[in-house]
Amino acid sequence: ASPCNRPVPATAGLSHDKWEIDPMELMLLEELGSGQFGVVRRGKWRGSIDVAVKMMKEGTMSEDDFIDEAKVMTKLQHQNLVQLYGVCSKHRPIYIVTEYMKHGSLLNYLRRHEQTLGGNVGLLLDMCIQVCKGMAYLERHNYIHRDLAARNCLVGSENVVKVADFGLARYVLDDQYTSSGGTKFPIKWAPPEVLNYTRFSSKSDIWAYGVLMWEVFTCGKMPYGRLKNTEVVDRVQRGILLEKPKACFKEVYDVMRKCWSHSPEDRPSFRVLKEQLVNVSKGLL
Ligand SMILES: CN1CCN(C(=O)c2ccc(Nc3nc(-c4cccc(NC(=O)c5ccc(C(C)(C)C)cc5)c4)cn4ccnc34)cc2)CC1
Repeated sequence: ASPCNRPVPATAGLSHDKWEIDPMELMLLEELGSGQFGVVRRGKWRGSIDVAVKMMKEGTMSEDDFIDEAKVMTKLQHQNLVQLYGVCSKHRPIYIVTEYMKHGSLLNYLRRHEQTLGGNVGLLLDMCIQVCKGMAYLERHNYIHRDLAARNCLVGSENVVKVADFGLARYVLDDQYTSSGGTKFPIKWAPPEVLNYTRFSSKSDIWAYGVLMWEVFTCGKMPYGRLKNTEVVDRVQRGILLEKPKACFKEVYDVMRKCWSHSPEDRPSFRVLKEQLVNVSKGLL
């Protein structure tokens, strides 16, 4: 209580909103990499919490809209989602502070460990199931990812896999990335209704998840190899699908193909998908 024994107001010390992180409490360490959106560094928050700090290059995102959304994002909490701890929005560039995942992106992890992972179908399937659990949580909260791919999932200790950057795509300003005709648009992870009408939904996340499963079972190959975006669009419109990866059981490939049903209604939900994949996984062991 304060000196004169008046009760301390509940908001004492929370001068910022709770999703606002005080940069004085952050210690920035080595660089983890850089995307088109700026540099990402490892850090320590309040002296002991390992964090990743995305320092968003100015002009790359609509910051005020994102800062508004950050309140919602900090409430999305699941063991297979990279936790957003908060933002530093009182300075530029803004910082996006999340939990730290020490093995980096799932895509790089698959490519780096192909020798040991390649033969371990049980582990590959387990990674897919973890991503599916995180996505089922987002689906339950009517939250669409919009850029689900192995590059946007991260790996922690004991082969923990978590979905990152969910919903962030909405705030990117670069229309080479946001419009389906742009050079940076993730064409190879997009279903027909997104290619034609940019109609995102949890069912378009399901299509992307099928491609992510293909990435996992090929240990990080590029979908459709070196085909140009126009050739991929043509194949997807004509219903030509990605081929079965060698390391993949037929039951698992059948699940991928369901995710690539032409009409969104024919694709499973993440909730249903999780049950199916867990059953396949039990069948394999
Ligand atoms: C033994 N190996 C040595 C090499 N290695 C690493 O250097 C390494 C280790 C840990 C890493 N961890 C993280 N790395 C990142 C990271 C690093 C570089 C770039 C990015 N990605 C981005 O900045 C980014 C991604 C997507 C998007 C849109 C909007 C398009 C969806 C926007 C921005 C993330 C974020 N993290 C969030 C939690 N943990 C991490 C990243 C790399 C991995 C381990």
